[in-house]
Amino acid sequence: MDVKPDSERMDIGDVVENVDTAATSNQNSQTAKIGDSTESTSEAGPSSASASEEPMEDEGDHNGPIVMIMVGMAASGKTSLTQRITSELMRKGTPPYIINLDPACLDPPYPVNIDIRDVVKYKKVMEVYNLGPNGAIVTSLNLFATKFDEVINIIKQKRKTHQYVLIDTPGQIEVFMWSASGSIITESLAALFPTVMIYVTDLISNVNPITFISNMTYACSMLYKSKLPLIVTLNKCDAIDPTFAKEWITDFDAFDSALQSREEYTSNLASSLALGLEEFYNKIEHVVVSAYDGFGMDDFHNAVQKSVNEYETVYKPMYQKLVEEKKAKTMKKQKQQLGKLKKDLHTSGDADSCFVVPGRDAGTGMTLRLDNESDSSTDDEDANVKEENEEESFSQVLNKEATRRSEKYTDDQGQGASGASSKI
Ligand SMILES: Nc1nc2c(ncn2[C@@H]2O[C@H](COP(=O)(O)OP(=O)(O)OP(=O)(O)O)[C@@H](O)[C@H]2O)c(=O)[nH]1
Repeated sequence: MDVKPDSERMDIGDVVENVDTAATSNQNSQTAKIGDSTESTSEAGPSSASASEEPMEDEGDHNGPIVMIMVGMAASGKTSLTQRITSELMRKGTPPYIINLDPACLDPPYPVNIDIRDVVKYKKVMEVYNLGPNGAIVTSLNLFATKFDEVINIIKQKRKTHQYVLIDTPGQIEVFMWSASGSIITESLAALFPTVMIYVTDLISNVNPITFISNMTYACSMLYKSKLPLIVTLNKCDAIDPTFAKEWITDFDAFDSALQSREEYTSNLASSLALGLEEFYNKIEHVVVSAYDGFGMDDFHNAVQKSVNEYETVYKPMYQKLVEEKKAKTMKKQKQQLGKLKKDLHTSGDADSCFVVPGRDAGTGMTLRLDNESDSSTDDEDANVKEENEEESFSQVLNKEATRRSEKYTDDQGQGASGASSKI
């Protein structure tokens, strides 16, 4: 990303739409420089965002909703599959809660509950930072990630009413998967909810073995990067017989003979890659579907359920351990800082003489005066009320936009969409 010198940086409020009104009480975050927000996200660890601190207080409470994150190369069919899953779930009477994370998309063909476009002005990001389309998507996601703790809180409130959350991501897969904000978003979700990565890939382009092995390489790297269960979803089976792909995933020899018959320059490399990676990708869950006509959706839902079970038994304990480790690290750092501060106080003067009750060690054993106690509890209450108001107004803004979209969606779809609810 193009990082500007301080003087050229702009206020977050200039590009973050609605947050001015949504989070009126959080003046600091609105006026933070873009550098500040990207700095916090570029730390890349879950501990770098407030959203990621959240799970620590919520340990043990890992009930739904099930979160599906749709990722895949451009035009693989993420949006069409999201639409298909939505209509299937609505038919079953369990409409999903939908989040759009693509700031550059045109109107999605499904009712969106939370839309990044309601929060970040993508075109303004391009203009102000002089960025190209991909750079602006990364920056928009970074800006949105700074608000993701509020999204997490909203999802928590939906536990009783929604069994599923669908998240559509930008077509430029690397922008989401390999960006700091992508990590923050997936890790924040995975720490709290059963989360599954849906890797959508297009069967038509996979006919080329080189493209196939590129996709498998990508799927393996995402599995290890996200540390989440992943389903390779071979889409567009209405347009092409999927037998070849099913064979190639499970049988290296079948893939290798298809590769050798093409005599391409990169065949040797692809063959070595496949030999090395086969034992990884042939164990990944895979299903054949058509977003177009709904083929394979039962298999898809079974695979999701299997992945959720896997999350509960394998990934959840791992995430809890990660959260614990991060918590321990933070506490150790705080202890070190406190120790340093105490040392500084002692070397730079007689710290003890500054206390109301002399003889106390600086930084330890301090007793707060009773009149201060009542002040501080009032401050805490004020802060709580302020926080609640902030959350409420953020929700109100998202609600307003969701209602507007819902009306538009209903107008576009007529009676067919009458069951759609895009309220946050
Ligand atoms: N035949 C067929 N075409 C499909 C299917 N799913 C998607 N398409 C087509 O593939 C193209 C891309 O679909 P999208 O759903 O927009 O793909 P996407 O991955 O969301 O695209 P980006 O967000 O731009 O990366 C569109 O022309 C769709 O109509 C399918 O199951 N069968």
